[in-house]
Amino acid sequence: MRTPESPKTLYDKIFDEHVVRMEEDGTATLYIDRHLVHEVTSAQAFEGLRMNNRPLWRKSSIVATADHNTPTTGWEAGMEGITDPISKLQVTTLDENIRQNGCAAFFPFLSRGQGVIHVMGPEEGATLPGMTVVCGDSHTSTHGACAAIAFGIGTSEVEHVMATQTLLTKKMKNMRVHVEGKLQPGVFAKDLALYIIGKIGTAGGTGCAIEFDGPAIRALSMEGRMTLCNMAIEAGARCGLVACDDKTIEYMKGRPLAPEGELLDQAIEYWKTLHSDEGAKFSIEVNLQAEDVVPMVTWGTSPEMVAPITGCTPIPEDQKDLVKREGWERAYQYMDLKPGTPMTSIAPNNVFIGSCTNGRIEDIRAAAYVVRKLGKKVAPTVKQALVVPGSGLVREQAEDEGLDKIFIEAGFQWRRPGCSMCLAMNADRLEPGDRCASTSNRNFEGRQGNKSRTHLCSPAMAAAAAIEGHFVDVRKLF
Ligand SMILES: CC(C)[C@H](C(=O)O)[C@@H](O)C(=O)O
Ligand code: SF4
Repeated sequence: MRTPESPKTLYDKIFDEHVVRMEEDGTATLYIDRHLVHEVTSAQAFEGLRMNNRPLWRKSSIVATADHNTPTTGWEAGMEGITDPISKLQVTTLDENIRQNGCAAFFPFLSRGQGVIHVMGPEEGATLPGMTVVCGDSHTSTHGACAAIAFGIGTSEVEHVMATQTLLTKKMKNMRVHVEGKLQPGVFAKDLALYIIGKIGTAGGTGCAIEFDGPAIRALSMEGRMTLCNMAIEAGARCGLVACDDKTIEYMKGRPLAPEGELLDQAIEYWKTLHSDEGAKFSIEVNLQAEDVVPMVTWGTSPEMVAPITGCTPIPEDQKDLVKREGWERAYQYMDLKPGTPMTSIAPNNVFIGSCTNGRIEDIRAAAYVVRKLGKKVAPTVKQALVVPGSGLVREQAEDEGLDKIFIEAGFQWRRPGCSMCLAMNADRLEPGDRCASTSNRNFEGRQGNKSRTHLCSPAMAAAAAIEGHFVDVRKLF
């Protein structure tokens, strides 16, 4: 006789639907619906298939683009515009591998739809609610905003998925971050993400899938939810999730890879079940109030080294955990900052608006709004201020809205899509000693270039820092 099923979390629901086989020790053979591929972590996997004479198990699961190594200027020069030979090899190798093996959709370097894989994926409807989504990239967590299980995998796992369409994995623990209330004007999903990491630490979500819920999450746009899930990985989790609601369903409709007609109706019936059941058990629960969140900026070399714009950098002596205190001291040295410094007095000489965290249309709009509102040019102390749309389609949309002009007139550089200055893997990088207001997600030593210093923040905050030459409380602008 069937016993009634106990309430399930969203993560458990999707996971259980995809188990092909479960071992006694809890190792699952998990079916993978969508495999996102970029040029950095796929070459070896394709090579492995070739050596073993194995075809792709299901080429229609693959959606690919080149993003990390592609330049954001000089596209007129074509492939020759990639000056670094290793970068160029990675990009041309991806082209060749996709040509030989096939896929559902490919957005190569120089094509209209190219973009950072985690911006382009949802935009194309490659990620749909209820899917299992993997990519050889840690920020695959982003796609959990679409009520999907999405996580990053290593290169050998990339090959395993290509060859078998499955992955050997164990279930993660369930964690819930519940946010009551409403974010104040001028406070964004990025601030909430940094606030959460500030609270729980970069190891707070270790071994977990974090579901974000509550009124403040429901109120976020799909873009905002993606920003939040993107940074779940910086909180130690492997994936972030948000339940499906009307916004999710509306977002999916009409996307190139989304179902249509009767299939869409059937899909929507299923998508509506993609939420945690009443009474579902979570191993860890965190409860927060959205009104407590103010604009946040990191001061150190880890996303948890973060402070509210209304505050100062912390005093190491107040840190009781000696390992953490040592980390702070080292960070102060690297960042060339002193304890007790008001956050508003930190003066970046570079600004980067973009990445898979904050390179979506809403982010570009928020930054443009700030630039227009302040009505001034980029501060003379700022060497360069880059605006890098997350995808070709975001760039087109922004241009249709005239946002590129606002930036260009104010002295920003309006670039082509790509990972750009998020990491020092292409031509966009900082010089030693540079200090950057960056809308990306990682701020460890050297992330944006040798001896570079990164301050993570929202697009509105980065835009304001570009104009004023230092961080400001952007709430007064909204
Ligand atoms: C290059 C890639 C493997 C890497 C990742 O996995 O996240 C990159 O995207 C990053 O953000 O550091
Ligand atoms: S934008 Fe940055 S974080 Fe995102 S995939 Fe590219 S390098 Fe990684």
